[in-house]
Amino acid sequence: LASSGRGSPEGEDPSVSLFRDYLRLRTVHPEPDYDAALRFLDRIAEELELPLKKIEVFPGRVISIMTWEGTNPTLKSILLNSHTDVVPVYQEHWKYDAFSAFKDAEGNIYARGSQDMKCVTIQYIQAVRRLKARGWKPTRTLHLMFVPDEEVGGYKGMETFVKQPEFHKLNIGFALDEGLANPTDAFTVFYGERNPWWITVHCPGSPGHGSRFVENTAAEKLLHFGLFFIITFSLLRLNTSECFTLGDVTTVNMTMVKGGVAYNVIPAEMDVSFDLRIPPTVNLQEFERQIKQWCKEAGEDVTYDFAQKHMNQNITSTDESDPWWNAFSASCKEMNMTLKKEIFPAATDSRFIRAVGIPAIGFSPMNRTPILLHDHNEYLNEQVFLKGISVYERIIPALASVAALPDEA
Ligand SMILES: CSCC[C@H](NC(C)=O)C(=O)O
Ligand SMILES: [Zn+2]
Ligand SMILES: [Zn+2]
Repeated sequence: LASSGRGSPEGEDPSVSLFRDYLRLRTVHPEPDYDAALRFLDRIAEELELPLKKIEVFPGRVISIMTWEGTNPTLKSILLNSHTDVVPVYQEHWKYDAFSAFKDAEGNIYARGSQDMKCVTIQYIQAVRRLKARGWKPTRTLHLMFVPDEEVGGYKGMETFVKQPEFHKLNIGFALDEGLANPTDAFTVFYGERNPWWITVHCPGSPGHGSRFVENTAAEKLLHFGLFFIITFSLLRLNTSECFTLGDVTTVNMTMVKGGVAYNVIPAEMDVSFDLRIPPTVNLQEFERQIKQWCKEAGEDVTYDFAQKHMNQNITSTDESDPWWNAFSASCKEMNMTLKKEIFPAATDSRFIRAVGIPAIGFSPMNRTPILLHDHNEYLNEQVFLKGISVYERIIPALASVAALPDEA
């Protein structure tokens, strides 16, 4: 199983060495070294003898697609998606250099991206390498897609690409993308996501001297709106029963407050921003009407605007009769894996895939692992990582062998 071409530390599985090589690339925001990732992928494509297509969606923002053509390329294809960027680190809070991929005595590999989601990228690659090595051939075409900028909202990546003809030409029938670790023996799979709404409420008000009683101040309006928002959703949260997961409920957090110039000057405007996450079961039009109403009650001149307002609420079928889900879940069952179906609490590129009508499952095969994405000391155990390759080695053939669907006949 030749993999990295750079040699492995003695006794180390070459897949683990390749993973650690990839973790050392500094594809970290705010200035990700995407060229390093592209060079790495070029080398992999050469090793796997698969064509690698590159599409520059924005200057310096390239999507690469490695394609393994199926024996029946007219059938819809399978997308194995992963993003190449990672979020920044507070190095002073890490036990080891976050880009050294240090492996401790237990086999825990510490690095930014070890869970989110460089593990999945390498697991796809190594599963494909093994399948090729044993002479297996896919019926449906497989596309391994590597996208930039997921961590900053996906605008210069997947969001734009799904609207381009090059994406449609891929003729994707089903997609896999990232999920989250699960600390128990089970694996979590995500069939939908909460919609992110990032909203700023602008509160103009009467200015004046800080020593006086002034009516209709900006702060008064800000607090009025903020309290309604927070109390409503805090109370809701208190009333939720244990069986709900984070993906099932709406959350609201006040994340930014702006305004004011001096202690003794009542400001003429204050802005307050919120991060809302809304499950796919909520009526979004009604939700916005409620926001509008609270703004009005806070003051006639209070307005709001959105920095993010995702409206699509498509979810992916996890019905046993669905051929994609059936192939995915049956192969997991064969490996005695327990799956927990959930709505993803945050936002990934899956939302853009589902929004164009393609079913997508968020899945990162990491059980018995604490959820450490975006956290200090993000790590993944090498055994869990290696097990994930075997998992994809079963899932990929199952998906690529889904029989022709009625609309493909
Ligand atoms: C709304 S774009 C930002 C995307 C980001 N994704 C993750 C996984 O953290 C988030 O949910 O905040
Ligand atoms: Zn991610
Ligand atoms: Zn992330």
